[in-house]
Amino acid sequence: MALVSVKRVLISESVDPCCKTILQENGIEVTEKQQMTKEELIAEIQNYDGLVVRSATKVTSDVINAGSNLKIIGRAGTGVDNVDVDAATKRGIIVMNTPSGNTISAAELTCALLMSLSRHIPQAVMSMKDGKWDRKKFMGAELYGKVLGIVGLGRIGKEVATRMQSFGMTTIGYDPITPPEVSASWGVEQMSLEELWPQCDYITVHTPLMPSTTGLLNDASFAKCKKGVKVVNCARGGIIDEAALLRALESGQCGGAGLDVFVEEPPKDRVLVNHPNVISCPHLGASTKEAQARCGRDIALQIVDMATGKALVGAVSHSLKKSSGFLSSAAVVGLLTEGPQKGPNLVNALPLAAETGITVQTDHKDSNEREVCVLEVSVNGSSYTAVGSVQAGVPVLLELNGSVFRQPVPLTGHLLFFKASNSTELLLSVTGKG
Ligand SMILES: O=C(O)[C@H](O)COP(=O)(O)O
Repeated sequence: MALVSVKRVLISESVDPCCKTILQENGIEVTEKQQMTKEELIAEIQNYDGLVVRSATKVTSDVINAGSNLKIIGRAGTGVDNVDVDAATKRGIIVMNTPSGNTISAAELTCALLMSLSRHIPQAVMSMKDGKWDRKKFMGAELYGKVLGIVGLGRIGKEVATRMQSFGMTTIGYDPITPPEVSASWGVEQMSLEELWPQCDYITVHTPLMPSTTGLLNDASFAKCKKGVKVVNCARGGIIDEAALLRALESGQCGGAGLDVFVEEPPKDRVLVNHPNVISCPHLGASTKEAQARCGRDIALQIVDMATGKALVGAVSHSLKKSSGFLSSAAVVGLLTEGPQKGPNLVNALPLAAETGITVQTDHKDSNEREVCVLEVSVNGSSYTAVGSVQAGVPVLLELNGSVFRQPVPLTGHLLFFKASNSTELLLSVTGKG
């Protein structure tokens, strides 16, 4: 069964052609329009069920609210900070991304900037093109034996670490989620930021941009660093405070910066870009043929899988994330479908449930070497518990409110449950296929 019907998709940025091909092969009509103004997008968006973007299209609440038919926003890439995910979630629109497609490309660009910073390669290239042969000015330093601090030890941070270790760098890091023993297994010792700052010769950031990471490197943290520390940002503009970076560059506290991203893109204020110790790129982290092919293919396949009810992969919509999959949301959709709430679906189910006082808890357990799922729903002060599993590809019910079925009950067709007053056993009647 289709989760949502997707018939027309707008691709508003330069996404690999395989995205369009895959969508079309699956019966979806595709329109490609690049560099639309916000007004043009608002005027057009009502004609589409789906929108595919990269980072340049700002999918604000105005755009989302104008998309009266919009059901899915697909981000061919990782960062969804250009999409108002809360506004989309409230309107029941699924937001999904392709989080792994550009990992290697972003990591490789980070390494290239680290190497360029250590040997002043871009500056030397410019000087050569200027007709010069300046062998003194571009004296560098080896990466070998230096300390690289990696803030954010997710997919990209890990790939940067293992590559730079091959240059003989010591890699230390910080991440609030990745367990220290996990990062230790790929050679990164974790520590607090307070301990990390003073040890680093180079710092690279690989976090999303959110309140806790905005201005992570600021005047106070630069002051705790070694004099001449070099920094790289291939993640999001603003993680390194741009004004603080400029001050640190001017005082010599920061010896150089490699920037692929900016708070404003393209940056109108070119003071950082023009600084002699800054090397910069126009947000090229994911701009490789390979990364674009992966992201284009992944987002198209994810949209098709969602539209055909096969799978929901890469959803970042807030309610889906919190529900650890479909289960809580699906249960609430079932409960609310007959109620007064308008259009409950997998995306808006949990906010709607919260409004009506329904609470849902899920748990996964291994029982008799079989994975089971426990669902507890509380409505108007009464609690209901169901334990289910999937056997040979068929979802089955094992227990209801503490009573165990003699046989697993396949969850197909219409089922009527009743309980004899003097029995603890649940009885089941199958009343035809639904
Ligand atoms: O978040 C991302 O995936 C990267 O920053 C790349 O963005 P882009 O798809 O706009 O190049």
